[in-house]
Amino acid sequence: MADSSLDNMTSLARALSQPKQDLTKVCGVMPPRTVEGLPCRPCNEVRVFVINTGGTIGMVIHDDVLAPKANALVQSLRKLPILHDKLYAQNTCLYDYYGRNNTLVLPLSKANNRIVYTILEYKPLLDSSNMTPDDWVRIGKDIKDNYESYNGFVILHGTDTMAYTASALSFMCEHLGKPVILTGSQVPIYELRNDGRDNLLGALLIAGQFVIPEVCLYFYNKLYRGNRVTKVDAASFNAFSSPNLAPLATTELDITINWDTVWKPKTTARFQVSTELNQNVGLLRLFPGITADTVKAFLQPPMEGVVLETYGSGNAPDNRPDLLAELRKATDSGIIMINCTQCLRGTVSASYATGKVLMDAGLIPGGDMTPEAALSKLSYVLGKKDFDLNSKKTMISENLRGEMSAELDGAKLCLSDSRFIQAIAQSLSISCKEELKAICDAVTPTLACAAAKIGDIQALEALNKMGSNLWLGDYDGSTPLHVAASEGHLDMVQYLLSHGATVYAKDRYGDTPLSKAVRFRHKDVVKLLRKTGAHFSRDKLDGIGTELCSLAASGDMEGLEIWSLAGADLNKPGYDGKTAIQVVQAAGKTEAVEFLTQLM
Ligand SMILES: NC(=O)C[C@H](N)C(=O)O
Repeated sequence: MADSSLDNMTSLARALSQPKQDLTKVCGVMPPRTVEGLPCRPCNEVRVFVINTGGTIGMVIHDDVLAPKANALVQSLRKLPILHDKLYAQNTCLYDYYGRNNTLVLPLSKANNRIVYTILEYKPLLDSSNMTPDDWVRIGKDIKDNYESYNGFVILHGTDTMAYTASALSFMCEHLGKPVILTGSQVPIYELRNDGRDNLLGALLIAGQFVIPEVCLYFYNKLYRGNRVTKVDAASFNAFSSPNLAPLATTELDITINWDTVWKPKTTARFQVSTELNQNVGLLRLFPGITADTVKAFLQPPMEGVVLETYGSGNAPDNRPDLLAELRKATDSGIIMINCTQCLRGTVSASYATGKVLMDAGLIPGGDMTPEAALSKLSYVLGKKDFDLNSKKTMISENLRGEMSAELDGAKLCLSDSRFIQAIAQSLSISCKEELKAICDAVTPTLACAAAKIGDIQALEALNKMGSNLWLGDYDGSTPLHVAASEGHLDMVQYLLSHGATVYAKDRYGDTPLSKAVRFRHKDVVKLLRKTGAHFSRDKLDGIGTELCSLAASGDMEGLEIWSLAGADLNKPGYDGKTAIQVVQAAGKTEAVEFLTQLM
């Protein structure tokens, strides 16, 4: 790094170390402004959209068996103080703002946040054994329709097919930037002892407070990547396992997020949901003595994609030419076949002759994918009508959403190996690994922010290569993307977005990279962030009229333009009912009127 960069870093470090007022406390009270007659919401509120699809969590015993009960969950949650703070709802006119029927609010979280959640209940509620890909599509569409209004999503779902739905949604949700968390329970929430309350509470707290841009599954104090799980126990509260990937988070004394494992989107594209799923797919489990006729029958049209569940590290009999011939015929005819192991843990490899024969028969190795993930990946990829067969096969073998472990590309240089970190450690007399990691975690966000401030992409690249997380915030929650957006470093913003930074990060003042780019008026950065899906909250945009009018009154056309690029509707009226354009018309500024008309 050049000397001038280091100088800049020193002054930045000084600036960053100034104490700041804790606004979360200030913001905990209702601000006096009003929007359409209603008070604005306190700024420590975060919103989660809950979709209740059914499952045991909301079941009751009827005719001696458990079945879903409609229109009962919200009423019952309202009576549970850990899942609904009645007093807060009344004091802050929550129902007037969001409607009485389906909105609830959690008590204040440890981090001082209020999670306001709105429940959409499906009709009919389903035992998840009754669910089909049409239900996955419906969930996907509802996430898409509500994406900009909420910080995160929780899907209440039966446990039996939850791993399938989680896997399918992980592929369908393209360029996802917010958490989508499936959860449910083994015992109905209405019973005295149940796991539903804890599971729902944990899922809500994570979905509302952490930008984990993944489809996840939360169960029994653990957050898993959705396409890595499988149901392993029909009777225990600990019903799921993620055999080949450690949990993304654990909720014990604290909520601990394993940020190194969290999947980063690395994209500048907007979130979308792919709803074309191909249902001509299937799972075929090998067993000793399986006949070639059985295999042949299974592979008949209209079959287009098959997950072959094989033995051990992806093995099948290599002394069965009849069977292998059927597999070869199928792959030759354009059926895509994935080789997945029947084992719970481990990966497919070509270390045995009995494994190599399947490669030779045209099967694609499925690595350590679960059969649930492999099946839904096939359904998703085969649904891509514009892709030819080879592109589809390439997609299948790629790691699209962290569903399989990437092969290690050589040992990574670790930040704790860096001389700089070691020098700090030595002067602090630190020797143990945990302490060294704590230093790295404390120092690297600040270094990354300093590099972002001066637009030093090389420095960021060096930090990235050393394994530091470029999406983490400093002590103020300010991420390198916030800094680059404030400074207007477009290349840097582009670099960060393609290396896992999230546009939804909030600093402790609630500012996002987009609000920084608007404040410092960097048009190109605003455009790029918007293209990547960044947006202001509906509340902010609904109440923007007065700010627009005051920009209009002071003739600040650049300010109005930047707000328009950031998604504001220039027709929103201010507190007195006038719009920005009416303000400039009244002042007789014809040029300004023309300028604004073009923007609208
Ligand atoms: N625990 C559960 O939710 C099981 C239930 N049969 C379901 O999957 O809907």
